[in-house]
Amino acid sequence: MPTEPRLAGAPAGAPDLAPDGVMLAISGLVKTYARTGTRAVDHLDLEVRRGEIYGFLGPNGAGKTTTIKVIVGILRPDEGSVKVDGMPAVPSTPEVRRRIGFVPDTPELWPRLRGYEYLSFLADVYGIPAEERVERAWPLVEQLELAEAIEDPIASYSHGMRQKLALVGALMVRPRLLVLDEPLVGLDPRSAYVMKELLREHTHQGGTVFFSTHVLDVAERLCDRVGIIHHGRLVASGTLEEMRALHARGHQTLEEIFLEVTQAHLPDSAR
Ligand SMILES: Nc1ncnc2c1ncn2[C@@H]1O[C@H](COP(=O)(O)OP(=O)(O)OP(=O)(O)O)[C@@H](O)[C@H]1O
Repeated sequence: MPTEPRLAGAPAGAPDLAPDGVMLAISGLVKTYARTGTRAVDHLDLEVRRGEIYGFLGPNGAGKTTTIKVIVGILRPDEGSVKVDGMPAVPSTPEVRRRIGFVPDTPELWPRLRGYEYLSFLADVYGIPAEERVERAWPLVEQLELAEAIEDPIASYSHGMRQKLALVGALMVRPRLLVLDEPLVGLDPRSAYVMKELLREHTHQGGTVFFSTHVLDVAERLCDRVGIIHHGRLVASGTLEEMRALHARGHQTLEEIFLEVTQAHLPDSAR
């Protein structure tokens, strides 16, 4: 029997810092790229509760990746606050980063490392005990059909294989908050199915999932709640039922609501 909690994104026995059940809280977030003057995120407010799968939707250039990069500590915002598990995530500290697992849209894994070497390196960084590493990683490697390639250099991996290896790494550390940027792009249908199952399983184990996607029917089927970002602002958020009640005028699908909400926020001249 395992003696430690299933989620080890914080030291064993560490209390939850967010007793209100909010795992991710973003408030008044602003990010402008100085070089171009583009305001990518414009006073964004958003909350994700523990145990939820939250889908972060929006058209191209809406600000999804920028928001995600702030959450995981890659970018510093100009204004606003981000809390993960009740802990300030800006500036990013090792303590908060331990709670977050991240799968970027194009994982830049070290190409000269072999798949298992990458996982070993991550296990070293996160202090996963040697005797637990195989037990944690191997079932994920098998489910995502990476077993045959695990001894090959990452340079030989396809985009989808890199994404899957990044997911194994992120899940292996058992983060409290798993953040994924467009996780389904480039995956074959079977891998996409397994990935969705793993995300669901992660929430059953007490974790929380926040992911961006363009695939609206996946968001519709998988997410407990979704938020739609447009021009850097959250223009709609809630369960599908709530979105239907608030935004739909006879619309039924998330796609129709998405089009309605984002169209409503286009400048008049562009409609
Ligand atoms: N490094 C950067 N320098 C300048 N502008 C940027 C940079 N990265 C993104 N932007 C701009 O910021 C805005 C938001 O981009 P972001 O990548 O966050 O959107 P997104 O919703 O993830 O888009 P997509 O769905 O196309 O990936 C866009 O106008 C984009 O052109």
